[in-house]
This record gives sequence, structure tokens and C-alpha cells, in this order.
Amino acid sequence: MVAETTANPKISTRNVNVYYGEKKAIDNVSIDVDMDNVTAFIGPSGCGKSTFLRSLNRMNDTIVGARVEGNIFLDGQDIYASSMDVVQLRARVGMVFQKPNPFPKSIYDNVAYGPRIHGLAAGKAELDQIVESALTRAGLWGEVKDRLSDSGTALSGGQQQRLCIARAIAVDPEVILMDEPCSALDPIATARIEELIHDLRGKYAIIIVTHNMQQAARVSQRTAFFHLGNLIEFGETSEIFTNPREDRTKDYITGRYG
Ligand SMILES: Nc1ncnc2c1ncn2[C@@H]1O[C@H](COP(=O)(O)OP(=O)(O)OP(=O)(O)O)[C@@H](O)[C@H]1O
Repeated sequence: MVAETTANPKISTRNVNVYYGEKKAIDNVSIDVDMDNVTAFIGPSGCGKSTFLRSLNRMNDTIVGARVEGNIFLDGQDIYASSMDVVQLRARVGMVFQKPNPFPKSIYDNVAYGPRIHGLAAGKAELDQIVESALTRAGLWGEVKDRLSDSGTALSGGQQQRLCIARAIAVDPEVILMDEPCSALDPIATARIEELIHDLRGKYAIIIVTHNMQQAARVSQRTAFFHLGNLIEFGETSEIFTNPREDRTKDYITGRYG
């Protein structure tokens, strides 16, 4: 497929292949992701959405046998270059996982963890400010401000997921990758996360992997449809859902498979 280019991409991928051992899980994917839009990755189970998402902040580095070919640029900088500091990269390109995974630490320390590691605060007052600001942006401050020393794991599932978003935001990322962030949540908690994604739009480049097509339609402005490791179609979400160019996209969104 021809690369869909954007004037000012935050992330650009060019001819990206991802392998697990001999098996090719992603085949020649070239896309641009910009700051202004939420981008959804959709497609049937096993099509490679999560694999591709993980390649964008080198989370695949942690999987034995996983290998990435091609180029991925963050603001024009090759993230697989030997000069790239991976810890720094993962602060710039944060990630929120399917299952909320707060550290077994206090709510405060969950959010303060990254800023401490990266030396973002000069002292306690500044760290307090960063924690409050991140929790506020994640829509959680009002619910937790009087119990910051309680354990993060004692929160409800939806609150835990917002805590994980606050943790990602606290290090001032440029991109937030979300891998099915609502799949373990009930409809009310899901709606809160979707509202939050709306609020965060434009402040960070956001990419969300979702199984839920209604969710993709609700939260994203750009959608990429993957099938068997290939990027089949990438464009305006409204176009993908109402007027897809490719038969395979049409079959998927009309529920013929997946
Ligand atoms: N750690 C791994 N080792 C080997 N193969 C893997 C690994 N992770 C994923 N795969 C394979 O790579 C392909 C893509 O998997 P991936 O999880 O990226 O798909 P997905 O579209 O995110 O699926 P789902 O929607 O079910 O999460 C699948 O065939 C899968 O079996």
C-alpha cells in the first residue's frame, strides 16, 4: 500500500516489517501519525495491531525473537538508531496497557515514579505539582486528592486505568499508545476513558488499538485497518466506516469476519 503522508507527522513509519522468529507479523507498513488527531488501529484478532503499536516505542525489544525492519521516525529522528536512548524514548512515547497495571505503591508514588527517575522535579513542591497536574489531566484528581497515600491497586478498574494514564502523562510525553485500554472495564468506566481521550486530543499524539469498532468511531479521527499483518486502509475515520475503499475493510466493519 502507498504511504499516506501527513505534512507534519509526529511519527512516521516507512516499510516496517516485524518478525517473531521466522514469522512475519507486520508486512511493509508505512503510515504517518500527527498530533491533532486520535488514530485508531482496528482489525481482526491476530492481524498485528498490538505488534505494530509496540514497535512505535520499541516495546518489542523486550520480546525474545522479535525483530523490526524498516524505519520509524519520531519528529524525524530514527527511534531504532543506536544513538537512541530507549528509556528516554519510552518517556516520550508512553504506553497504556489492556489491563490496568498500577505499581503496588501509593497513588502518589505511581504518578511520581517517572518524574523522579527522569529528574523532572527540583524538589517536593514541584513533584507535588506534577502529580496533581497529571492526575487532573487524567480526570482522577477529584476522586483521589484526599487519599494519595492509599495503594493504587485499591482503586476500581476504571480509576486504575486513569491512574496509569496519569502515570504516562506525568513525564510529559509527546505520544500516548493505548493497547485496548478499555477491554477490562465496564461501560461506565469505558465512557470515562473515552471522554478523557477526547480531552487529551491535540495535547499528545494518541494511538489506540481497539477491538471495538464503535469505540474507534467515537474516539478517533483517523483509522488504520489491518488484516493478516498488512495495512489495508488508512484514512479519515468517518470515511473508513461509511465509505471504505477496500472490500476487506467493508467486510470487517459490516461484521462479515473478525
Ligand atoms: N510474543 C510473540 N511471539 C510470537 N508470536 C507472536 C507474539 N506476539 C504476537 N505474535 C503473533 O503475531 C501475530 C500478531 O499478533 P498481535 O498480538 O500483534 O495481533 P493483534 O491484532 O493485536 O491481536 P489481538 O487483537 O488478538 O490482540 C499473531 O499471529 C500472533 O500470534
